[in-house]
Amino acid sequence: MKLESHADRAANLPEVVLQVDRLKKVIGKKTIVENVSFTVREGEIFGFLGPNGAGKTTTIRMLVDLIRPTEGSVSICGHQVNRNPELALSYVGSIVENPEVYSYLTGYENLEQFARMQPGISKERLKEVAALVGLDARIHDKVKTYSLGMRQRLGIAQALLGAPKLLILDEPTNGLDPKGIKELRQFIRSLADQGMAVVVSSHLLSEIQLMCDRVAIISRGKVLASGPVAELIRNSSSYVAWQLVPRVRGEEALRALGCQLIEHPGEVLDDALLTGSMEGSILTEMREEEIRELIPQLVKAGIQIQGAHKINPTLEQLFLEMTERESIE
Ligand SMILES: Nc1ncnc2c1ncn2[C@@H]1O[C@H](COP(=O)(O)OP(=O)(O)OP(=O)(O)O)[C@@H](O)[C@H]1O
Repeated sequence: MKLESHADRAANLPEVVLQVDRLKKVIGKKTIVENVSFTVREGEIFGFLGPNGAGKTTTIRMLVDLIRPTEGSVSICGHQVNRNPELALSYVGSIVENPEVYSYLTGYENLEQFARMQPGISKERLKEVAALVGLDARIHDKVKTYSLGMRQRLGIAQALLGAPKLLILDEPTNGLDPKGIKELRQFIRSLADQGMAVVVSSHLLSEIQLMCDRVAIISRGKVLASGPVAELIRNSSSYVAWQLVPRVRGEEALRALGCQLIEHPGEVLDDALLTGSMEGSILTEMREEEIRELIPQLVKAGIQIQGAHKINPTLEQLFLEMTERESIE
């Protein structure tokens, strides 16, 4: 730890808040999670992504000491969870599984109830967190009158009561509509901008792509890839779509060469939304080497190409491709 913090200071990196090192969990004879490592720093939103049953909740339970790892360690602000759980977890606010919210009480009464379990939380702080999650106008209404998004925010308000340095949210977008998801995304970003480290788990990739600075993709208990979203996408080699801009349209020649002409702007191909500028373009999926061979063939067939643009996959496509490849191997 010490060595790393010296190096970090030299590189001027924000402090490491969460360090997960080679976590493994075996239940009975089943290995649920294996060799899971990642680091989350101050001000960073980290996405833990994987399909249902991948091992996200099991990992998160280990982060907050709900279950013990079979191997590996978790440390929060430099304190190991298995050695000093109280101190390590004093830096954490979390929503793991369904947080307890009493719908017959008001939002404020719920916060009071929750604050009783954490010493030293003032009435001022209750008002502060209610305002922070944008519930101040409705905080004295009964929770049963709240929308799902408002309940979610009340859960986050509870998690924020102790002013944590690390916020852990397991599947925070579950059940939210697109507007609620957008609001949550902006809210989480504002927390990170104030220096909080945030871990969110999800099986919904498109939302996470917009929310996270870095992600780890987990499938069947193992991390398949991790890093900044843009970097993962840039380095992906297999799924590559290309947009070629022809001088003339030559439908038949194109069809013969396995290409497709984009007829309508806004056309959707494998979840990649094609923009208006693509109308009349040629769309094809192939590797860079293959594209280099294709262009002379098109020219030979009388179709001059003005430009070739790579269309990056979405995180969702990358993820599907990785997890499918893994299930075949
Ligand atoms: N106590 C347990 N005993 C046996 N198997 C378990 C136990 N807990 C989890 N599992 C199994 O481990 C795997 C991972 O579960 P986990 O809940 O961590 O996945 P997840 O990625 O959070 O998915 P989901 O979003 O569906 O909760 C699943 O196959 C699950 O059935």
